[in-house]
Amino acid sequence: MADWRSEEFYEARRAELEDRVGPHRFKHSLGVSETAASLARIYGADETAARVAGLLHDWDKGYDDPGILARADELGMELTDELVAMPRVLHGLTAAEALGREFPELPPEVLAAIERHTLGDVDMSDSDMIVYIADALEPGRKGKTVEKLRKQVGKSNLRELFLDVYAYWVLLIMERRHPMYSRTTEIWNSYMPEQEVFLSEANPDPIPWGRP
Ligand SMILES: Nc1ncnc2c1ncn2[C@@H]1O[C@H](COP(=O)(O)OP(=O)(O)O)[C@@H](O)[C@H]1O
Repeated sequence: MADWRSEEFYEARRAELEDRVGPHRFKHSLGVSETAASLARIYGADETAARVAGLLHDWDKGYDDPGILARADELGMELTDELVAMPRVLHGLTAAEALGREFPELPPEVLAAIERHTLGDVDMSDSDMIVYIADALEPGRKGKTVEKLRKQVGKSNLRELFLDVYAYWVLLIMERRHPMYSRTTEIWNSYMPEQEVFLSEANPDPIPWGRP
């Protein structure tokens, strides 16, 4: 089995990726790989795991909607009806499954970061957050918010930066009038500290927003 940390492994997967996705997506993947490695250096995480997961995160992005559903089916993945109706969010899930089978030397840390790069999850590890952030902030991504978020790298802690990027994506989905994955609220709430506003003592007025 090839050492997944070796340059040889990276170069071989890089060449395969170039055949799997278009030139734009390939460049994006290299950008995510470099950005993830740099974030890992800054935040003291595993740089090689971040670099490899960044390279491979869009491994299955070359499939169209029917193609990605067929891919999930071939892999024997059971999808909820909700996910079947959202084929654009599936490529990370199928990639993690397929890569884990094809390259059993890849550690769970790398596969989880690939799996979670689109929808996020509760209890994201440092590597998961790093790849999620790198996907949004790699040099090919443009826009005022992206520039603002880039300036926070190294200033905000990793969790705050992740939440800023997550919030940015959620807003974009709403602005674009795309459907929202139903677990998004659960995932967001799992990172929220207990909020004072919900914990304050009982309001003497049982209808706190005022009577008509
Ligand atoms: N919580 C969510 N609910 C629904 N769609 C989402 C959610 N998060 C991300 N998406 C969508 O999933 C698609 C793929 O995301 P991703 O792989 O991160 O993007 P990209 O293809 O730009 O790298 C995008 O269209 C994005 O808007």
